[in-house]
Amino acid sequence: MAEVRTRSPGKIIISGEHAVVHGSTAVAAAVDLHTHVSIRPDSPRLPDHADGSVCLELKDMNLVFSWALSQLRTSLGDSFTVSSSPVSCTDERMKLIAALVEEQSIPEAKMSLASGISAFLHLYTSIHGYKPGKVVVFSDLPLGSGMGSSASYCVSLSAALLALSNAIMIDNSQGGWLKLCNDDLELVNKWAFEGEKIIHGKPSGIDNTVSTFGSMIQFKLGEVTRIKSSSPLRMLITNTKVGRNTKALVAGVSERTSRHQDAMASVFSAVDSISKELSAIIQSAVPDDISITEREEKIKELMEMNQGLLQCMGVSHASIETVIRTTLKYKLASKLTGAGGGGCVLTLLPTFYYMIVLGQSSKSFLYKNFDCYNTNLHKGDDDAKNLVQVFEYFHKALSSSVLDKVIAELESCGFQCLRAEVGGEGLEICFS
Ligand SMILES: Nc1ncnc2c1ncn2[C@@H]1O[C@H](COP(=O)(O)OP(=O)(O)O)[C@@H](O)[C@H]1O
Ligand SMILES: C[C@@](O)(CCOP(=O)(O)O)CC(=O)O
Ligand SMILES: [Mg+2]
Repeated sequence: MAEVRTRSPGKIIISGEHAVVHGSTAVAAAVDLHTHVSIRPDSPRLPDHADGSVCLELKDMNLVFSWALSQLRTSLGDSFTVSSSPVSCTDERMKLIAALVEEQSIPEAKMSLASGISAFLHLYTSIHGYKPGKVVVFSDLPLGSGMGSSASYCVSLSAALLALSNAIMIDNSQGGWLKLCNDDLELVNKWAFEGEKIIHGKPSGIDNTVSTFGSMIQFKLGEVTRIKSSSPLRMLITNTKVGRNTKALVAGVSERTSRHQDAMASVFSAVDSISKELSAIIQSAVPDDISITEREEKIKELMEMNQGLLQCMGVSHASIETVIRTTLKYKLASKLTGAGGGGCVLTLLPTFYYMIVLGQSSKSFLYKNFDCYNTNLHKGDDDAKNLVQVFEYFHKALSSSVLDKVIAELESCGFQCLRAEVGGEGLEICFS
């Protein structure tokens, strides 16, 4: 095979980040923004790398790193593992890898990439051994923003390396983007978790799991339940562009936990209840429009409660609070997603926005909503004229588009709004 290509999605955590590291339930979903990896088995023979080399190109950053195979073998030792049994990077090996990364003189402003490059070296040499290869990585995801770029990077890398080493076999007769069987996905997921450990320190495993398997999941201590939303969940994602590091934030929550064990145990237990309730509501049947509104009101409230508890954990940030205040002016609820400390914020977009935009008017639906949104129209007025008035009220409100206004206001603060489809495919692979 000339080249293996992989792509795997980022994610949003709808509830339970951080607490999930401490054993609480969390709910997460894949988003249609991916990390792409391509691997070619050969790399150019550079003059000082006579026996071949391993080359890593980070396309978005315009950076290329390479290591002579002889140097890798000398530094890391001759033996490497069988790729079908994932291994953790020991402290001793981590030090050796860190020295190999240090030699590459990463620009000061991009030092946060060091952990990702270390994860690469661990995965490459453990899965593929000391064979030459050229790896190219690029991503649709903002890095270090809470959307799981680290996990999708590890998933795409692990899958491409396992395929190159024939540790996973895929029927390529169909061509195009292919899915893996469940056993192979499990293997990829375990390797990706080993990479994620190097980047996050103490990951829960939720990010690599949702990136590998896609869809929407409920996750607790490695136990995964796939969940299906009974009606579409729409979220606006706002990137505050405030940089932060997941490893440091996760460590900060652990330190707070050791200082206030009982209080934090209660916080984690409350998050567990919120995630379980959220998961049940997301899956519950919605027989009519009113039920959709009620369901969204509950989701909204649970997201607000989760945000309050994330504040208790010390992972909110002034920029996150600004997004929350701004969206609240439009009666929209927001919470941070991922590790917090900046990064991305989720805002639930109620279905009625879309119904109005689509021009669908259901009497009961409108009555329910004008009550929620405080118009001066009355619930008892059910003649056609009033109904048209109600509909026009919303139409006017939305034709100047509430959503556009929220986005404009958020962007005027220097934030960037992303719209992403939630709950899609996981890892895919392609051969050429
Ligand atoms: N496309 C990529 N190229 C290189 N490194 C990456 C890439 N994606 C993620 N990483 C690594 O993951 C780190 C970001 O992970 P993290 O702090 O967990 O944030 P998040 O997972 O929310 O994006 C980066 O600093 C880098 O080390
Ligand atoms: C904070 C945490 O719950 C999610 C981190 O996500 P991200 O790396 O910020 O995208 C950590 C974890 O679950 O491993
Ligand atoms: Mg991460």
